[in-house]
Amino acid sequence: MEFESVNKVAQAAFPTRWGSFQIMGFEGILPSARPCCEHGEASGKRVEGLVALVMGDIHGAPPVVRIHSQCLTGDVFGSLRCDCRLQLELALKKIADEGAGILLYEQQEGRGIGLMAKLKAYELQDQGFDTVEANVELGFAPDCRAYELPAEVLKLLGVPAVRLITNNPEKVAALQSAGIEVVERVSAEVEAQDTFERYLRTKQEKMGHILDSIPDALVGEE
Ligand SMILES: Nc1nc2c(ncn2[C@@H]2O[C@H](COP(=O)(O)OP(=O)(O)OP(=O)(O)O)[C@@H](O)[C@H]2O)c(=O)[nH]1
Ligand SMILES: [Zn+2]
Repeated sequence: MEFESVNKVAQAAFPTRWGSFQIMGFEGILPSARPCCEHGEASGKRVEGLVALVMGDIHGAPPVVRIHSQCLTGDVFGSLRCDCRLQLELALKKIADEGAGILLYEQQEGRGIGLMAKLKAYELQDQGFDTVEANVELGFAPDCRAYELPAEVLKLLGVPAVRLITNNPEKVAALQSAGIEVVERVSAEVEAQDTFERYLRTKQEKMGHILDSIPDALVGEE
C-alpha cells in the first residue's frame, strides 16, 4: 500500500547504554487501513509511526541498518519466548561498534497482528500450536508486516543503500523492491535458548529465516 506522505515530526538527542544517538519520529499517512493488520476493517486514513535511532555519519559507505519489529514482551520485559530483545541489543551494539548506523523501530507488534492478538497466540502456543499455526488459527496471515514505511524513511534520511541486520530474507527483498539497495545482509542470529529454540526452528522451517546455529537435521522435529 502506498503512503500519501511520510514526514519527520520530531528529532532530539538520545543518550543510551550503547552511546549517543539522535531519536527521530516519523509519520506516514495511508489512504485506508491495511487489510490484514490489527486495525482490521476501520475505514478512513491511517497514520503509522516509526522511531529511528541514528548514530554517526550515515552518508558515507552504506551504514548498518536494523528494521526491528516491535515486541513489547521481549524488548521491554525481556521475554525469553522469542529472540527479539537479544536481537535489539545485538543491533544497537553493532551500530555502536561501527560508530554509525540506524535502528528503525516499527510499530508492528506481533508481526502486525497487535499485542492482544499476540497474547492470544501465546495461549494457543501453550496448547501446542507453533507461532505460524497460532496466527492462522486466529484468522491472520502468518506475517502481516509491510516494510514500505522504513524504506520511505531511509529515503528521507538520504540513505539509498544499506547493510541490513536481519535473518529474514523477506525484509531484504521488501527493501530492494521499495528501491533501497541492500549491499549486504548482516546476521542477526543470537545464541538459541531452550525457551525459544522451537520458535527459531519454526522461523527457519516455515518462514525461511537464515539461522546457521539451528541444524537442518532438527528442522521439523518437535
Ligand atoms: N504473531 C506473533 N508474533 C510474534 C511472536 N513472537 C514474536 N512475535 C513478533 O514477531 C516480530 C519479530 O519477528 P521475527 O519473526 O522474530 O523476526 P523478524 O523481524 O522477521 O526477522 P529478524 O530481522 O531476523 O529479526 C515482533 O513484532 C514480535 O512481536 C508470536 O509467537 N506470534
Ligand atoms: Zn519477540
